[in-house]
Amino acid sequence: MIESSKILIVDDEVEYRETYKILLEGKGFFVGEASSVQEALEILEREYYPIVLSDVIMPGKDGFYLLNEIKKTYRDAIEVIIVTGYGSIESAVKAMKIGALGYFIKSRNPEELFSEIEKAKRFIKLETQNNLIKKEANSKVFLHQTKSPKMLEVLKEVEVVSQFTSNILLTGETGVGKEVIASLIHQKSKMSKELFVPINCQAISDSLLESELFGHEKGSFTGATSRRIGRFEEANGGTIFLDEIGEMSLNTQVKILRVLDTRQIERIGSNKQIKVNFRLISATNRNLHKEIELGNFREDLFYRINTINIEIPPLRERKEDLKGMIDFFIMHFSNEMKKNIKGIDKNTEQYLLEYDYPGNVRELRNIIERIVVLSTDGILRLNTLGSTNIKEKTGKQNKEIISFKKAREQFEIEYIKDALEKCDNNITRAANAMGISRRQLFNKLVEYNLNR
Ligand SMILES: Nc1ncnc2c1ncn2[C@@H]1O[C@H](COP(=O)(O)OP(=O)(O)OP(=O)(O)O)[C@@H](O)[C@H]1O
Repeated sequence: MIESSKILIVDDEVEYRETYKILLEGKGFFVGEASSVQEALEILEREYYPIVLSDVIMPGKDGFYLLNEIKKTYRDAIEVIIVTGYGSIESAVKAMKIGALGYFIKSRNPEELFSEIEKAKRFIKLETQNNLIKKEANSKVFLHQTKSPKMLEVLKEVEVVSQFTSNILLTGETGVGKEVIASLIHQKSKMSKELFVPINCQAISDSLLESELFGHEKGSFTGATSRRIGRFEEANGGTIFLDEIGEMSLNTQVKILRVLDTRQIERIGSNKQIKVNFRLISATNRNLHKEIELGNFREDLFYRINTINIEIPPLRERKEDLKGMIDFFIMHFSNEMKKNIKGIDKNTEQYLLEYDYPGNVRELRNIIERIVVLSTDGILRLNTLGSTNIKEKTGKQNKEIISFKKAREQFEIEYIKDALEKCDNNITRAANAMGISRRQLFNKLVEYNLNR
């Protein structure tokens, strides 16, 4: 069974715990119980609960102590709602100051508590989505308008596989939309109310990837200044998307295999087993059969992740969609930039329809973004920065020589944008992957006015 959102109730009164357990389970929550602050902290060490409902007065430490500890250790990964029999303005203010998301008085209508819980759920989703996910909303993709027989086939497969929880491997060249399809599968599945958590295995170093996936305990390595909840725990009940899985080291592959077999993880620096439940979608643009022959990819892991394989065709094999996609991206960017685009120059359109896009949809999207930005009279033309880049990629001669400074700027802009996209717009991770400091990357973002 896939778990839905989890709540930990902390209260020394067993009747209260049981009443709320029944009510919350009726609303589809998975409920854990603790009769004291000490017990609650022990449970949280082993298992991730995004929401904690805590009484104030209990034998031993009180609810404010628990709230304080949780905020110190887990920051925004866990939201706390303080529940009390004797509400006062002072204690409500105190709870909010320490960082509680809500405050509920036991004698009130439970519906008020449910609305606090829903608020906490939305908050956690938002935080996590902001931290790790910058994915396109469904309405922002060109999929259901497709006329390409190959893409229609892909969409048919998506319909079928989204009803099951089997592991899926998405294959296809870079930029074809593997993450877009993974997200669509998630949205259509019964886990859609929970998180879709994408991780790019290529963008981060091996040791960082493990801490990202499994989390770590405070002090488990230099720089681990607080406990960190890993992506497998965050994805609990939802979908985890391992992009570029072919780039993962053999060492990490063994660990992933173990998680798939046992459905349990251990945070780095701890030997406690934590149960996790998720649907795995992986993606690669490598030929994994070849990587297995070369000894770079484990065969047993390949069979585990590849229960179902969906191959996404390159853009040059979906020419039927090119015209529609060009219009779609023009509309998208002119709305986003609030530009009044009147049309596209004939030669430019012809060129875009004939070009073969080695970078697939990502490249088309970037080209359109660039020509929309650079258009000053509402007509889209390629005799700008856009055309220079296309010709370079197709191997055609670019006669115009720009200054070294300008060329370096153009390179840096593309390089930074690419690194940020691969790191889900997370500046810290992108800076690590680029081998520069956060501050240096930040300065570049300001210098080039790159809006994240
Ligand atoms: N059908 C589509 N409609 C709109 N945008 C799309 C579509 N497919 C891909 N894109 C856009 O193209 C870019 C690349 O897509 P995505 O990251 O899903 O590709 P990918 O195959 O996972 O790439 P990589 O192999 O490099 O990880 C993204 O900006 C995405 O929003």
